[in-house]
Amino acid sequence: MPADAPREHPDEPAPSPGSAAAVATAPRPPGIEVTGLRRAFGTVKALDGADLVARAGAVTALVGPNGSGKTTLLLVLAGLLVPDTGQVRVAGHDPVTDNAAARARTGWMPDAFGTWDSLTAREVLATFAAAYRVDRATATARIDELLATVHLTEYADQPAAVLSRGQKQRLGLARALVHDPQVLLLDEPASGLDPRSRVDLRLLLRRLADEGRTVLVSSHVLSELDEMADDAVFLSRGRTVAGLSDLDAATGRRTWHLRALSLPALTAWLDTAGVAYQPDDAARPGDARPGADPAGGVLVDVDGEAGAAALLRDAVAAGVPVVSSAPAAGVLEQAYLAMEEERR
Ligand SMILES: Nc1ncnc2c1ncn2[C@@H]1O[C@H](COP(=O)(O)OP(=O)(O)OP(=O)(O)O)[C@@H](O)[C@H]1O
Repeated sequence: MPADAPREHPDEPAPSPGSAAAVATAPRPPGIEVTGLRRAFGTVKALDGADLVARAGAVTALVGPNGSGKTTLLLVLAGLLVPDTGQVRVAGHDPVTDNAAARARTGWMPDAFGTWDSLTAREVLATFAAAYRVDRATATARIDELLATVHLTEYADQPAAVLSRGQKQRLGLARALVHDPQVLLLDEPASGLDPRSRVDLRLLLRRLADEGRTVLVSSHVLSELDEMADDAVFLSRGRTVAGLSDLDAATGRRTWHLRALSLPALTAWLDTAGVAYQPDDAARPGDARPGADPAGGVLVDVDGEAGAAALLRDAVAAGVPVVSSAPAAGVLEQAYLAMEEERR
């Protein structure tokens, strides 16, 4: 949050910065608010009445099939594309009418990050810092810090041409953060990243959100979004078709995978208990340990975690040798597939 953010009660003494009281009383900065956004390219309605709210202090996933309008929406939020109609507020500013103020508070990481190949990684970041009018001393310190954060310190003075795709992607992330933005917009940020860098990205986005920033991230890799997102917005054909808030607490009906040492014992009990199930053909574990069941487990629909806990308790009480019970897929993936199913 900027140091000059207004307090709700200016007459109260200001708590010392960084204290628990400061954190508790600090007003939440505005995040992103979009209402009725439309943008056409010729006859193609890329956005056709999209709505979205992304809270400050949270990571929001932007999910949708190819061509559903995610990039178009992010470009509008980044102040790089003018919508036909609709209301947009990014960190409290309209990127159309108040473009400079909105962009000063917004970090943008496109899905494909072009660099000037003859500039070094450090020079690329310095150029963007200067464009955002970050003073030189601040920029120098921040660039060093960001290069370390994205593990590019050893490439700091190498021309960007030598960077691999994943390294360029990480430089793109550093670039998006160079002016210490309040809002971060990331289009497919994990593409091209190796597993370690994906974990680092997830941890970094969590830290940025915990600092009070608004993080909006699009990706096709739903399992990855599941691990990092607090909320989700689903787009289809340029429209918002669903929103999920607080994914960790999502309690809807979900499919769980159950596995026992003896599959016949498990299915016999499920039959007796009147619980519908189907074989989990996708999960044949090939587990060669003695007593392990090479045929995998079953899939059962349960009502949230409470339903899964009750099912496990009853199975164990009935003497079924259950060895694992876990969601068959993440919340986002299941919500997405259910949504697609409905739209068929
Ligand atoms: N500059 C453009 N000119 C013409 N059509 C465009 C342009 N940009 C986007 N579109 C069209 O708008 C629609 C939405 O595209 P957009 O790139 O926003 O989707 P997306 O959800 O980001 O897709 P993907 O997941 O494949 O990246 C698509 O039908 C696309 O062809």
